[in-house]
Amino acid sequence: MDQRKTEPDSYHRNGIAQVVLYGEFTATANRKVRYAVSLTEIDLTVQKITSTPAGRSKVVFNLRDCVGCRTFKGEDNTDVGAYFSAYFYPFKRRWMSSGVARQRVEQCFRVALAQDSHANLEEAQRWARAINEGSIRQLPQRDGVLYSEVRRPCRVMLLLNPHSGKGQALSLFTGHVQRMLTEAGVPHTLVITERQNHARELVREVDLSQWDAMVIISGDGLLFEVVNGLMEREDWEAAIQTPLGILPGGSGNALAASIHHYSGSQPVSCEELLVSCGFMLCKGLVSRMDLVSVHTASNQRLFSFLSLAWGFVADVDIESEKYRHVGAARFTVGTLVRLASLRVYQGRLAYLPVEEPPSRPPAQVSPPPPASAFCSSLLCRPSGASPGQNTFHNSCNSNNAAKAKRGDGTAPAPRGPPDSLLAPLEQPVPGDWTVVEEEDFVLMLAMYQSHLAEDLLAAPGAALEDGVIHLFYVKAGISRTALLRLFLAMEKGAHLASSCPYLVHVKVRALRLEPFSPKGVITVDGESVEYGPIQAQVHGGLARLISG
Ligand SMILES: Nc1ncnc2c1ncn2[C@@H]1O[C@H](COP(=O)(O)OP(=O)(O)OP(=O)(O)O)[C@@H](O)[C@H]1O
Repeated sequence: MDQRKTEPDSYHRNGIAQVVLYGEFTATANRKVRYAVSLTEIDLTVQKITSTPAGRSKVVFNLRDCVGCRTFKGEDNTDVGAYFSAYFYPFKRRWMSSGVARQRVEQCFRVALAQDSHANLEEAQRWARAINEGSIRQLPQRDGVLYSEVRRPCRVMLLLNPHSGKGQALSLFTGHVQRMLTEAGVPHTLVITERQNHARELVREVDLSQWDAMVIISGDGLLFEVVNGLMEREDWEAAIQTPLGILPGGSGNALAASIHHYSGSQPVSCEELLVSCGFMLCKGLVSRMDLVSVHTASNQRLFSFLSLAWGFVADVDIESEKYRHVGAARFTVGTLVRLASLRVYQGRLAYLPVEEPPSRPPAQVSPPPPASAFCSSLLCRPSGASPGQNTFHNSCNSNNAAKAKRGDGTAPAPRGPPDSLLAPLEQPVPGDWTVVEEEDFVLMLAMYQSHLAEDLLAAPGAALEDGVIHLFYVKAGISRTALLRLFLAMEKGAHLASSCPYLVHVKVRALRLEPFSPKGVITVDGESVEYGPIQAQVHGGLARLISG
C-alpha cells in the first residue's frame, strides 16, 4: 500500500517554491514501480523510487505546460485504487529533426493509500484539484502583453469547415483537439458547417449568453464569416467581445501562425501548429485584436482581422484554390505559376500614415469590461449604436430558425463603430493622407497580423492589438527573380531587410485603393470581395482573441 508523507520535506530546485503536496504512488501499468511525486506552485516533480541512486532520475514538469488533470477509478471493480492523470504539452525536441514543438506527455498515477476506494478517490481528486489550480495560476506570460482569461468552465462553440484545407479538418479535430479539450475539461459543442455563410448566419442569430467562446477549426475564411456575423448583429458591440479562437484546419492558417509567432515560440506548421493553438485554447488567455473596417464601392462594409490584398498576392490566393489538394504548398505552386505570367496592376493608392506610436499601451482585458470600454481609442469612437458535452451536431436549431426568420438569406449591413478617418469613396481622400506617386504596381498588401500563411512572415512587426496596418506595395519594374527572392526571404520575415528598391513598407491607420482596370481580384482575409475602389481603417482592439 502506498504511503503518503504528510510533511513535505523538499523545496523546489531553485529553493523558492515550497512543496504543496507530496505523495508516493505506483505506476498504472506496473504496481511494482513507485514514484515520489511532489507538487509546488510552479511544477510537478516525478522521481522513480529505486534502491540504486542511478535509477532515481527526476523529471520536472512546469505547470505552465499543463492543460489539466483528471481523476478516474480503475476499470477493475476489485481495484480499490484511484487514479489521476496530468496532461502536459511541453516544448520538446522533435524526433529526427531540429527545433522544438509542444508534445503531449501524460503522467498517470495510482493512489492506494487505504483499502477504502472512496478515500483513495478523494485523495486523487485532491491532487487533481491542486494541479488544475496550479496550472491555471501558471499562465504563459509575455513581456508587455496582458491578458484576461475566458470564463471557466468555458463553454465553447467549435465551428468546423469540413472542406477547409485538404478536407481533413474533422480528422484533425478528432485526432488532436477533442482529446486536448477533454483533458482540459473544456465543454464544447461541435458544429460542422454545411455551406458557405452557414457560420455567419448562425452567429448572427445565436444566443450568445450560452457561449463563452467561439472557436473555428478551419482556415481564416471561416473566422471571417464569424467576425462579420457578429458585427451584423444589433448587439454587435457586446457580441464582438465574445472571445474568438482559431485552430488551424485550412491551407493558409495565417492567423493561427500569427498567434503562435506572437507567443514567441519557434516556427511550426501542420499538426504541430494545431497542437500549439489547441494548447492556447485550453489555457484560455484572451487578448484584444484589431479589426479593420473595409468599404467597397457598392457601400458594403466588412470587418477584417488579417489582410487586404490586390495584385500578385490576391491573384495567387484565388488562383491557387485549384491546388487545394496539396495543402499549404498551394501558395508556393500558385506563386510560381503567377510569376511565370507576372503582370502590372494599375491603380491609385493613398493612405493615412501612422504619425506616432499608438497612445494606448497594450491593455489588460480583464474582467470583460462594459461594452463601450473597448471603443476608447482615437480610432474607435462609440457611435451610440445599441450596443462540454463533446456533442456532434451537423446542423443547429438556432441556425435553422435564423434562416427561416430572414427568408432571403441576404446579409444585413454590418454595424460597428464609425470610420472617422475615411471620406466617402466618391470624394478625394482627406488632406493629411499621402497619395502614392506611382500608379503601376505588382502588388498591394495590407497586413494587420504577422503571417500571410503558415510559412510567410509578411509583417514581422505586427501585433494583435497595436492599431497599425502594415501596408506593403511592390512597384512595377521588379524582375521575376527579385520578386521570387522577396517571397523566399518572407519565409523568415527577412524581405524588409533585403533593401529591395521596389518594395515599400509603411505603417498606416487607413488606406484607399482605386484600381483602374475594370476587372480583377481583391481579397479580404483571403476571401474574394467586390472588385473596385475600396478603403479601410483600423479599429484598435475591437475584437477579442484567445491567444497566448
Ligand atoms: N461547409 C462548407 N462548405 C463550403 N464552403 C464552406 C463551408 N464552410 C465554410 N465555407 C467557406 O469555405 C471557404 C474557405 O474556408 P477556409 O478559409 O476556412 O478554408 P481554407 O480556404 O482551406 O483555408 P485558408 O483560408 O487558410 O486557405 C470560406 O469562404 C468559407 O466561408
